[in-house]
Amino acid sequence: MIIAVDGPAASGKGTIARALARHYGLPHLDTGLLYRAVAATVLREELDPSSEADAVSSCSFEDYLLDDPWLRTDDVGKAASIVSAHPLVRLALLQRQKKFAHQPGGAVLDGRDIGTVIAPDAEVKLFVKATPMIRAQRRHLELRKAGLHTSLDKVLADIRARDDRDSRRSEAPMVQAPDAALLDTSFLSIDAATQRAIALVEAKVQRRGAAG
Ligand SMILES: Nc1ncnc2c1ncn2[C@@H]1O[C@H](COP(=O)(O)OP(=O)(O)O)[C@@H](O)[C@H]1O
Ligand SMILES: Nc1ccn([C@@H]2O[C@H](COP(=O)(O)OP(=O)(O)O)[C@@H](O)[C@H]2O)c(=O)n1
Repeated sequence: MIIAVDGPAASGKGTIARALARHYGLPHLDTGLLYRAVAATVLREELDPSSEADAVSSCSFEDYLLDDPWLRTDDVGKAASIVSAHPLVRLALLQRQKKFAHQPGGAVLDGRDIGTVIAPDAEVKLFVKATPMIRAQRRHLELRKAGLHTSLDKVLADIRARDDRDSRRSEAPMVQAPDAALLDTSFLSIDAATQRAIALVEAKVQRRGAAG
């Protein structure tokens, strides 16, 4: 079973995707980390994220970079949303994601275009959302816990700018797939959001079973 979990920054899609992977015993891929790794390489080499050539030359990073905590910072997230708008960057990362999604036994992937581009054939698609302010509060807290101090206003502005860029780009924009179930986590605890996600998966599996 392929489970596609899409949604904007700090909506809780990664938390839900990891919980679903645990629950169903499936491997999980956080696809945002791939774009963050490209962005981190661009920044480290002092290249320009808005140059497609610079970004493409940064797509063959070493896998150990994916574990670098620096990738989780807002600066890298912002650069990730700039490099991810380049069609050739998306193309360079496409096969890796498709291969992960279509491995025997299935997988859970989270990102922006999993249900629309990477695995349009996914058995289950969730689109996770929450209000911009709630997402900013969550990300602000997460950054503080990691020892990164920044203002809530800046985090909110960054989230809004990223939403805008991610949903307006021409290549694989962030959009809810027509067959995705919407999960608004604004007023749900992590536990409640996870339970709701499992219930949505179960409902989808039962509907598919009934349809034969
Ligand atoms: N329903 C929730 N209620 C409160 N905090 C949450 C909830 N879901 C996720 N979080 C927290 O918000 C932050 C961002 O969640 P994450 O799953 O990484 O979001 P995303 O993958 O969409 O960027 C994390 O610190 C996470 O623990
Ligand atoms: N499948 C994906 C995943 C991420 N991205 C881009 O990568 C950036 C960082 O993604 P992320 O999922 O790590 O960001 P958060 O939602 O965790 O803040 C996003 O803002 C998108 O621009 C994408 O274009 N497609």
